[in-house]
Amino acid sequence: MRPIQTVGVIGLGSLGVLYATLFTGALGKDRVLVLADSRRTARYREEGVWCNDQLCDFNYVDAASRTEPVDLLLFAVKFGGLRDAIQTCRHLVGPDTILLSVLNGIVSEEILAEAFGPEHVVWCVAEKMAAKKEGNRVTCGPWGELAVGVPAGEDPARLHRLTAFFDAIHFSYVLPPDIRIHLWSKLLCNTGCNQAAMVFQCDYSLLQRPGTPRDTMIGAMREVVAVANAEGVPLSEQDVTTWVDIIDHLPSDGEPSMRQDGKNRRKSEVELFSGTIRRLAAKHGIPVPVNDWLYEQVQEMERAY
Ligand SMILES: NC(=O)C1=CN([C@@H]2O[C@H](COP(=O)(O)OP(=O)(O)OC[C@H]3O[C@@H](n4cnc5c(N)ncnc54)[C@H](OP(=O)(O)O)[C@@H]3O)[C@@H](O)[C@H]2O)C=CC1
Ligand SMILES: CC(C)(CO)C(=O)C(=O)O
Repeated sequence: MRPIQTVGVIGLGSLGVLYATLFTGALGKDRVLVLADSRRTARYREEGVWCNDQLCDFNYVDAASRTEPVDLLLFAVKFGGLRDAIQTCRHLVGPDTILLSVLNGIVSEEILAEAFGPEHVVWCVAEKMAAKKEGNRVTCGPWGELAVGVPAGEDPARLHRLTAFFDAIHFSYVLPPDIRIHLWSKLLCNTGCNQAAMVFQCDYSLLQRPGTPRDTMIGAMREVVAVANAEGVPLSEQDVTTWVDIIDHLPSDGEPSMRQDGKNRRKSEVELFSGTIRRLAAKHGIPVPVNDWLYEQVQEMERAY
């Protein structure tokens, strides 16, 4: 199979801008397509997008106008936009296209696998970045990394093709021992940190110092450990410690994506976090009071939009 030469990015939010910037910097504008429907593409061309105060020179492409498949297609929409994004890009997935999803939660890879076939999907977790989008301006730093892998027992050829590409462009990635467990571990992070920041309407600073927001974040994370274990996923207190340490080292004025949703009165990804945990907890008869409370708070906030 030929090396990866063309990349498509769909979803030009905090992470889409981050990855479009990195790929465009490494490959040049012609080989990196920022894909969208015609309405969004026209807006991007007209209004421009900034990353760390630099106007982005992106190759905006109305996906419907392109016929040739891309080698790598990265989904960077929020969960509510995933189905539409799949439809927008369906014709750009050829026999050799690799698909990556930077979405949080534990289901986007399975949705892509259903839509295009599991042999296209390299599983992925976007981590350790601080990226914030206000209007059409993104501030980003640190830029974080992608954890990538394929489920145990699957042919790793597509993963090797991807990591050869990442190596060639000096792109930051890690290979966790079990990518499914790693997705769950990141779910633990987001269930604590994203929901607490949205509900307490705070940046990382309040999550980093002792107090109710931090205790709530850690309480929600511990409930994910209990539910994960019931599902046969071996998370432990060590996962809580690891993610709290990562959050403690992010810029204190940074904000998780869900806090940005709350601020902008957008529907959040709560169903990916406490929504998922509550459903699985109910199945196993496990109490998850912190997640119940966070879920209710988010519902109330969103009803008031
Ligand atoms: N932000 C972060 O630091 C991190 C985010 N994540 C995860 O990554 C995913 C993306 O998050 P984030 O970048 O913050 O999200 P944003 O809300 O900043 O951006 C999502 C973008 O997707 C666009 N979009 C939605 N539907 C479509 C569509 N059908 N076609 C093209 N574009 C579309 C939106 O455009 P429009 O505004 O026009 O609707 C928006 O610009 C989420 O699942 C999040 O949980 C993971 C790790 C870190
Ligand atoms: C916690 C964080 C920032 C991970 O880098 C994240 O996943 C998010 O903002 O959704």
